[in-house]
Order: sequence, then C-alpha cells, then structure tokens
Amino acid sequence: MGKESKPRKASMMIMRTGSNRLNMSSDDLGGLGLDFNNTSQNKVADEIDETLRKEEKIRVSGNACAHGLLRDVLDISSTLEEGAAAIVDDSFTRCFNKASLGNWNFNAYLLPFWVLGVLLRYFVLFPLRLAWLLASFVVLNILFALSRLIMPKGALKLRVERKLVQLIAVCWVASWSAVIICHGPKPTPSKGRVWVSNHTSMIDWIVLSQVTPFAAVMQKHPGWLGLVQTFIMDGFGCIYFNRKSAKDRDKVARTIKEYVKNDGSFPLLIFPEGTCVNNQYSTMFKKGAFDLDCAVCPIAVKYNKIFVDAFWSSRQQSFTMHLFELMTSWAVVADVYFLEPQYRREGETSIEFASRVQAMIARKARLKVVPWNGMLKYFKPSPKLCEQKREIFGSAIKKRLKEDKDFPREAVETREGKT
Ligand SMILES: O=P(O)(O)OC[C@H](O)CO
Repeated sequence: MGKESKPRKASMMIMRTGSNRLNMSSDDLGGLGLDFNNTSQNKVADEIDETLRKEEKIRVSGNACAHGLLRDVLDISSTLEEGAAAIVDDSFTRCFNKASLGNWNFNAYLLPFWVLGVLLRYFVLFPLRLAWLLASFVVLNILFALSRLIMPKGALKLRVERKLVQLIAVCWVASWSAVIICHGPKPTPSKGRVWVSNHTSMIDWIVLSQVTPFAAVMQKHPGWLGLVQTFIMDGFGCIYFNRKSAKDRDKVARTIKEYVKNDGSFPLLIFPEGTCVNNQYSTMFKKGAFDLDCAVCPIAVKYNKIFVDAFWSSRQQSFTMHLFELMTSWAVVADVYFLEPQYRREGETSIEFASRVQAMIARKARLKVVPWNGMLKYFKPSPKLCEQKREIFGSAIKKRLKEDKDFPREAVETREGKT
C-alpha cells in the first residue's frame, strides 16, 4: 500500500514540474530522491507516464475546446459582424448625424469678418431671399392654378405646367443662392421609366425639379408643407404615403405601377431609401422602384458642406427651420449626376437590382453603403425579428459544436441543454 501510494505522489509532483514531464526516466525519479528498485522504478515510471498521458490528453482536449469555441465564434461571423459593427461603429446612427462645421474662423483676424458675415446673411440676405421666395411662389402658383383651370387639356397645357413647376423650383433654389452643377444628360420624360435618387432632404426634389420637373413619391407632411403637397404638388401627379400605414404602402405601390405604365405627364422620382440620410451614407434601397419592369434612371446628388449641411434631420428640426438654415447660409452647393438608365438583368432579383443601382449612386456621390433599413429610424426591430436572430445564432453554435470531433460529447450535450 505504501509503495503504491508513493508513485502517485511522485506523479503528482512531476505533473507540476513543467513541460518535460513525459520524458522523465527512472533516473530522474532517483534524482527526485525516490528510492525504488529497477522493477519498481519501471512500474512507477509506466504509471507516471500513463497518468501524464491522460493529463496531456485532457490538456489537449481542453485546448481543442478553447480553439473550437473560438472557431465557433468566428464561424458565426455574419451575426457577430453585425453585432460588433453596431457596437463599435454604430453606422446606423452615423447615417443621421448632421455635420458640425466647427468654429475654424474664431480667431482675431477672421472673427470681425465672420460677425459681419452673420449680420449680412441674417439681416440683409435672408429678408431679401424670403421676400423673393414668397413673391415668386405666390405669383407662380396662381399662374399654375389658372393654367389648370383655364387651359384645355393637351400638349400646350402640359408644357406650360411643366415650365411653371420648373420655375417654382428655380425660385426656391435661388432663395438659397444655390450653385447646382449638373453632370450627364438632362432627364427627358418618357413612358416606362422611373428616376431614383439618394435622399438628403425634401429640397432634393426642388434641386432636381429646377432641371426637369418631377412628380415625386413622398411622405405626407402636416402643416404648411402638407398644404403645399395637397393643393399644389398633387396637381402634377405627386404620390403620397404615410410610412406608418401598411395599407397605404400597398396602395402607393399600385399607384406607382399604374403611373409608370401610363404616359405620366411628369417623370416620376422615387427616393428608395424612404428617409433622409446625411449624404455621407446610403441606407438600404427598398425594392419597390426596382420591381416595376421598367427602366430605372439613377441620379446621384452630392451636397458640398462648405457653407451649410443640406441634410434635413426631421426629428430635430422642422422643415421651416431647415429652410431658414439654408436661407441664412451663403449658398447651397451641390453636384447632380444623371446616370445611364439601368434594366433588370436576366435572373437578377429586384433586391439585387436595387443594390446594383444603389452601388452606382453611392460611388458617384461618394457615399458609404450600409445594410441598415432607414425605417429603423421610426420602428424598433420587432420581437419576432430579434427571436429570428437568436435562432440563427443558436443554430450556428449548435451546428458547429456537433461537427467538432474534438469537443467533448458531454460539453456539447450540456451546451445543447442550455441553448
Ligand atoms: O427624414 P424623414 O424620414 O423624416 O423624411 C423626410 C421626408 O419625408 C423625406 O422626403
């Protein structure tokens, strides 16, 4: 009994001595001060080797578990990437941040000029611009209403209406002293085409309509903007939706389909992001505009933030305040790129088509494409969506553990029990 107990002690001691433990001979045991005869020493050494082998196996299996675990974590990389991206980068919130222009001119040389500039912009330019905007808006809208009431239906009426809408847009753009540089062929209205653009503000419609007057698909707003939509924009075919009503969405989808099939009087402009993004990012393009079996003409709008950020953050600022900001800045500067019409390719889904067009626009307007649905601005992800994500995550882990031969069976079962 005494002899049997000694090797165990010896093996325990050796196991704690370090990495050469499996190479220890009976001489080494002697060196450890253990006095055994050769047979006993061999027996003890075998026993120790066996114990050490078992210990090594446990260690290796432990490492395998750790490595396997790491691999599991890496193998669910898409889920992990989404989570990590949301935590580290929070690219969704970034899509809706307004640029801060910073106080670069707060120094002794420039401050007097800046103060002078503020006085000029707020107390000279703004009143002039406002007077110009109101006067031209009233006059042109009266003319537009008259043309609708008096003129007989036909090509001339349509031409006059288009011209008046274009002039209204020109007057708005002038009220911000806007400098809009257009690239590419000017859009010409034709049957079976829709135009899609990235979206930064309601002013996108104005910026584009001063080139070619568009009918736009847009959210119905309250207040004076709602009145303009109802009494003016309605007159040339704009289509409205309430993003909170699913019924409305179906109705709008049907109306768009009809509009595109018919020879609509004004070309139709759709903002597939469905919400204003800060002109640095591009959120998911919804497939509606790409499901119409017609040519899609991409437009990329890039605002230069040199004087003012044209992004309308509607949750922080009313449209009136947004316009005030634009009208009290020196100028709104933008580049507009009219790109080649695109057609859905053989075998391409509407989602793939939407992504392809989005990539074209993002490249031209130097926007970073993010996978987020812009509507998350308004809606929290549903519990169902969260549960689906959990299920995907859980199945990926379970699958990986089952495939892993090195992973101890009991651990898999324990984990399965827990997931
Ligand atoms: O930025 P949102 O989502 O408030 O959208 C504002 C306008 O409706 C976009 O046309």
